[in-house]
Amino acid sequence: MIQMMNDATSVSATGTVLVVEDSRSLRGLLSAYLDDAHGLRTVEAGSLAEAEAALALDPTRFFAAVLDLNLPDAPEGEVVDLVQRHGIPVVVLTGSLDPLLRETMLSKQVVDYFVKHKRNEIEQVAHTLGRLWHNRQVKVMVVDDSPSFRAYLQRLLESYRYRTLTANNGREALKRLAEHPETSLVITDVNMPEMNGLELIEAIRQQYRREDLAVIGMSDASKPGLSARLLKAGANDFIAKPFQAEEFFCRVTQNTNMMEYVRRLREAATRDVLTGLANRRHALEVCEKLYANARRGHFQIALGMIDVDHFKQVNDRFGHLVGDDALKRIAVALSQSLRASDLVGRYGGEEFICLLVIKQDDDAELVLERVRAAVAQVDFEDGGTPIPLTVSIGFATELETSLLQMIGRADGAVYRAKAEGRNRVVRG
Ligand SMILES: Nc1nc2c(ncn2[C@@H]2O[C@H](COP(=O)(O)OP(=O)(O)OP(=O)(O)O)[C@@H](O)[C@H]2O)c(=O)[nH]1
Repeated sequence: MIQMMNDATSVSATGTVLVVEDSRSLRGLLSAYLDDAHGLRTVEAGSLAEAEAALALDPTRFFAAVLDLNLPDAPEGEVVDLVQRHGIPVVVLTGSLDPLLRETMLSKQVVDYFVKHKRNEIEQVAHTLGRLWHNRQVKVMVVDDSPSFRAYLQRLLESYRYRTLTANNGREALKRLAEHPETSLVITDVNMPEMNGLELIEAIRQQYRREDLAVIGMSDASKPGLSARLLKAGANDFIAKPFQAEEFFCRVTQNTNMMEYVRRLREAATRDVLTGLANRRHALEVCEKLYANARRGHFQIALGMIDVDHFKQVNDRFGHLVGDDALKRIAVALSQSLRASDLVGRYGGEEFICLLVIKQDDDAELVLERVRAAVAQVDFEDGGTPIPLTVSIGFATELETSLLQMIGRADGAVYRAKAEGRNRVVRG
């Protein structure tokens, strides 16, 4: 049996955190930090009674809560039970945490606990909440043939706001992965019918790289060699059963964080910082691939170079920041007027490149004319002064002998478009 749980509808969509803390200054500090660092909103309460009132109003707006264990009207951490009754994940921020209290909090499955007046506790609480908020987009698959253990892990993951998928053996897991390629992490048992965990990990590594899909294998503490076999099969990490929820989350978090860092690095390597479009290097890489396919006769392509008209004047009259905003607006117009299968990137400065996959030669001019018109219609102004934005576009559909030659031909057509009066599309 395979289930999909915890979809976006069951989680608060507003990014609001309930902060229950009797020190007004600490509450304020935490709220300000959450807003600044993660764009999260807060509702503050100074006592159990105030927390009850905030929850009575609408508990579904809270995706998490930060709770002080020692409140004037609830000195024994009673607020944790109150908030957890509403299914809201809890982060504890307490004055002191002795071993007994720590055990109690862990048995209640709080997300994490922090002690006040240690170094950076506000930062750490905010970081944990930011991560919880982010987890709503992270899909984790649990593969285990025991329904009860599967359900237990699923509950644990949901308390951290992860989205979860389950499968009861390796074969089902592969099928579900194909249906949900956005999955970031697979946590798999070893002994399962049909396809065991080691076979599953090996099969996963034939299709997905470690940095695209992380795998944690659940080994057995009584079988010391198993962890090494899991890692050799291609697991990113392992956890030995039986394990504590705290260790489980440390491993899950480390692995999902690693995936996130890789995603950000990739993003930084391929995106233009200002416009968010493909940067020059990435655009050229994609163009080379499409060009090679066009050479093999798989489809026809058109290459367009798009140069903003009189852009120096925009900068000179209104300043570089306004110029930057204009480039961003143009980038939006370009991507909105092209199809997702087309490529558009920033070639440099005020010049953009696009590569269209077309059915017939005539289509290229029509599409690029639409692109030109979309930019000319951008409603852009500074302090009430309208700033007209237009582009000159040159394009080529002949494959020439290389992509660079095609770019050269399109570039030549841009110069002609400029010479002929700008704001026009010219074939190279
Ligand atoms: N604000 C801003 N300006 C940029 C950026 N990149 C390039 N520019 C400016 O774009 C301007 C390009 O000017 P020119 O090459 O003279 O071309 P133009 O003024 O657009 O004139 P035509 O192309 O002939 O229509 C220069 O002033 C560059 O400084 C950027 O990232 N931000």
